[in-house]
Amino acid sequence: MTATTDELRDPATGLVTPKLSLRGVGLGYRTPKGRFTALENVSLDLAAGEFVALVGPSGCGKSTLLKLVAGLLPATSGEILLDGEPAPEGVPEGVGLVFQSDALFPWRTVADNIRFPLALKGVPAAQQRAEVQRLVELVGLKSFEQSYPNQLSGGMRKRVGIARAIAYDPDVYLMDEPFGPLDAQMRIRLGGEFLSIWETLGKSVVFVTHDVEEAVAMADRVLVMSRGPGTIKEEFRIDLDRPRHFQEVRFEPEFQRLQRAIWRSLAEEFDEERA
Ligand SMILES: Nc1ncnc2c1ncn2[C@@H]1O[C@H](COP(=O)(O)OP(=O)(O)OP(=O)(O)O)[C@@H](O)[C@H]1O
Repeated sequence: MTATTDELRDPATGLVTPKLSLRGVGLGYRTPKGRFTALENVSLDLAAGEFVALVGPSGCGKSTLLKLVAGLLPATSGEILLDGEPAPEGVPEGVGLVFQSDALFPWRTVADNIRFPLALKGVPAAQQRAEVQRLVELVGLKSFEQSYPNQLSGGMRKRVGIARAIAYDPDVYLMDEPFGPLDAQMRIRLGGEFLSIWETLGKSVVFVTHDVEEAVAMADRVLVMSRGPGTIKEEFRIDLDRPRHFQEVRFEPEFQRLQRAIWRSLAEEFDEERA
């Protein structure tokens, strides 16, 4: 899965095949009480290089949706296409996951954690060293290369996780609350850093968050999911200029208008939950 936008364009029609498509996807979990429908009829297209944020009430199936795309769960209905082709069984090539938990190897140094996907891909040793050096600098961890995860702050561990994901170099980043347990200031800082890095990468992202402000600041589109069984109920296009300044963009009137509209859409779900 490495096709570029030009390769995905149909020369006859000029239409571009989405990088990722979900068509009427559903997922039922087997539970002791029977089947529990977590997702129902989810359809979405993600263009090459597009950043989509998913927001929705707790338990609406956001993580489940990422797990389906990552090949960790098979869909019960519908289909998932990558570059227009049915996704293979299992974890597809070119899809990278960044979870809320750091998922770092505690027995490996920062450098060795970042090196891991490079070694897995068979990158020659000298190139691995150079790439690790570049990534360590990119995420602001120079001089911490030889530290172990338990010697780092939560924010630093997130940076290692992001550097490791970039080392893997996926076409589609699936990010599940990647800045979840951090305090508000650190979220803004890391969000800003990731946004600047992403703007140079040109890769697609599906970003799950509870933070509407974070979603609007980063995404090209914000998709609001309904409470379970989850489906996509509303889409908001975020036409704010790029490159965006994560901190400053929040004060623009258009940003605040979008944030309010998304909150209203979400509030309907919470109200129904209470009814
Ligand atoms: N392995 C499982 N077996 C049965 N039910 C599950 C399983 N995993 C998740 N669920 C249920 O599926 C629904 C969706 O879960 P999921 O974790 O995808 O939601 P979410 O939107 O990511 O939630 P949150 O925002 O709280 O992280 C929830 O009701 C959850 O209880």
